[in-house]
Amino acid sequence: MKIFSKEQIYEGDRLTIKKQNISSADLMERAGISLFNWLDARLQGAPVPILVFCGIGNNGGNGLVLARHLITHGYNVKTFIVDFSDKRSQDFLINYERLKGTTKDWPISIHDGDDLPLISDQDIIVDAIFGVGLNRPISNWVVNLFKHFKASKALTVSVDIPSGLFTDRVPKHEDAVVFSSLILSFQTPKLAFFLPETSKYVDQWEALDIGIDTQYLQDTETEAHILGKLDVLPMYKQRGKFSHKGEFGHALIIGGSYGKIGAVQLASRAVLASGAGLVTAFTPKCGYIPLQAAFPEAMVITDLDEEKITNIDFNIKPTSIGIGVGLGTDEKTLDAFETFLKSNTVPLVIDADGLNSLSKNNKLLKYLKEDSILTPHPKELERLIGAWEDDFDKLKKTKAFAKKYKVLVLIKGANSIAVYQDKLYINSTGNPGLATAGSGDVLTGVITGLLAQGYTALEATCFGMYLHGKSADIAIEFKGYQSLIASDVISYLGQAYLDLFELAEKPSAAPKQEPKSKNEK
Ligand SMILES: NC(=O)C1=CN([C@@H]2O[C@H](COP(=O)(O)OP(=O)(O)OC[C@H]3O[C@@H](n4cnc5c(N)ncnc54)[C@H](O)[C@@H]3O)[C@@H](O)[C@H]2O)[C@H](O)CC1
Ligand SMILES: [K+]
Repeated sequence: MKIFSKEQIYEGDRLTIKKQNISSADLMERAGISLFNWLDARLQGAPVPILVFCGIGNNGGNGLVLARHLITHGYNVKTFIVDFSDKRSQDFLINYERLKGTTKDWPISIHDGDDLPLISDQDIIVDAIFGVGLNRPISNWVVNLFKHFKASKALTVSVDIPSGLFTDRVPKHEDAVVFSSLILSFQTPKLAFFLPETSKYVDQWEALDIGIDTQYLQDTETEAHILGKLDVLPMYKQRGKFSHKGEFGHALIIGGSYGKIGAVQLASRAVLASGAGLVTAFTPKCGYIPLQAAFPEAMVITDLDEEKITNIDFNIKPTSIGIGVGLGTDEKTLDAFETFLKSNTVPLVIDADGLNSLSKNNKLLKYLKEDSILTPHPKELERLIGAWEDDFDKLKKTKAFAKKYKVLVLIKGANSIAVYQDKLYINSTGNPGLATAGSGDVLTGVITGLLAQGYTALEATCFGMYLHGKSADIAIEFKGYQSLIASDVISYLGQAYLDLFELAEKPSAAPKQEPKSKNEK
C-alpha cells in the first residue's frame, strides 16, 4: 500500500475535486461520512458521550461533518471548536453553519484561558484539531488541552492524523501531540505512523476510502510503501511439480566465533526453512561439531583457526552469502572480511559484526557488490552513517548512503524499513516478541535463503522481513510475547508461507503491541 506525502495528498484532493466535478465541501462531506460510517458500524447507536474537538482548518471541518451526522443519527454528541486562530477555512465555515442549522447544541468555542471541558474515562474523544496542515509549534494552551485528553484516559479517535504530529519532522515535545487510540486516516496511512519516534502516538490505524481519483492513486509514485500481504504475495515464487533441490540455490552463511556458533546455526536453519535447497556454514573450527550434531541438514566448512575466522576460503559455488552473524571483530577476522569483500561476486547479506567491520573501516564500502543487503539495527546504522537529528533525517541520510554505495539498507525495528534507491518499504508484520536474542540472525538467514532462490535483493528483503514478522505473529499465539525465542521464528516460517494464501487482508495495524491495560496510555 502506498504512503502518500502531504503534498501528494493535497494534490489528490485537488485533482479529485476537478475530475469528479465536485466542490471541496462535497469532498469534505464524503470524508466526514466515511468517518461517521466507520464509527456508526461499531457503536451501533450506543449512547456513549462523544466529544468532538474541531480545529479551524479542514481537519476541523471533517470533525464538524462527523458531529452533524452523529447528531442526526441520535448520538450523544458535544462539539467544541478549538479556537487557535481566526483564519477559519472556507469549508470549515460552511460546515459550521450546517451544524448550527442541525442542532440547538451549537459548538462550544474554547479559547486560551478558558476552563477545559470535563472529560470522563467512558467518553469518546474525537480529535479533529490539526490534520496534515500543521506547520508550526502549537500554542501552550492547546498543548494543555492535549494533556487533558491524555489524563482523561478516554478512548481517543484521531481524524486523519493525531493532532500535533507533523508529516515530515518529529515534534519537539511529547505533550504537544495527541495520543491516539485509533486513527481514521483518509485514503492512506502517513509515514509518521511507522517511525520509532512518532509511532508511540499511534495505537491502531485504519485507512478510510474517501473516493480519491483511482487513476491518481494508481499512477502516483510514492516514496514510501507499507508492505502487507497483498504487496508481498506477487513476489512469491511457486514450486514446479518436478523441481529439485538444485533449483533452489545454495546459500553460504559465514560467521561465528568461540561462544557464538549458535548465531550461525540459527541463520543456517532459517536459510533452509525459507526454502533454499542447500546451506553451507563457514565457521571457525569450534563450530564443526555443534553444527554437524545439532543441524544435520547443513554442510560445514571450517577455518583453520579454532576460535575465529581468519581466512575465508571455500571451494563451493554458493548462489548467495550471508556474512557477519556471531563473527566478532578480531583483527585477523577483519582482514579476512576485507579480503573476502574485495573478491566476492555473489549476492550478499551483511549483518551484525560484518556491519561493525564496515563501520570500523569504511574504505571497504566501495568493495560492496551492487545490491548488497545491509541489515543494521539502529545502533549499527548510526555507526555506519553517523548521527541523525530525528527519524525523518535518519531516513534521508540512509537513502543518501544507500544510493552512494548502491546497496539496500534494512533498518531493523518495530516496523523494519528497507531503504533502496529512492524508496522506503515498511514492514507491517512482527511484534515485541521479536526483541529476543538471535531474531536478527534468523532474519539474515531468511533473506539469504530467498536470495539463494533467485529473489532479487529488494524482493528477498521485503518478502523476508514480512515472513519473519508474520512467523513471529503466528508464533506468539502459542508462545506468548515473553517466551518466543528465535528458534520459534524458524519453526513457524512454514505457517507464515501458508498464511500467504489465507484470505488476504490489508495491513492492519501500527507496530503490534501487547494489549494495553485499561488505565495505561
Ligand atoms: N478537501 C477537503 O475537504 C479534504 C480535507 N481533508 C482534511 O484536511 C486536512 C488538512 O486541512 P488543512 O486545512 O490544510 O489543515 P489543518 O486542518 O491540518 O490545519 C489547520 C490550519 O491551521 C494552520 N496551522 C498549522 N499549524 C498551526 C499551529 N501550530 N498553530 C496555529 N495554526 C496552525 C494551518 O495553516 C491550517 O490552515 C487533512 O488532514 C484532512 O483532515 C482530507 O484530506 C479530505 C479532503
Ligand atoms: K487530527
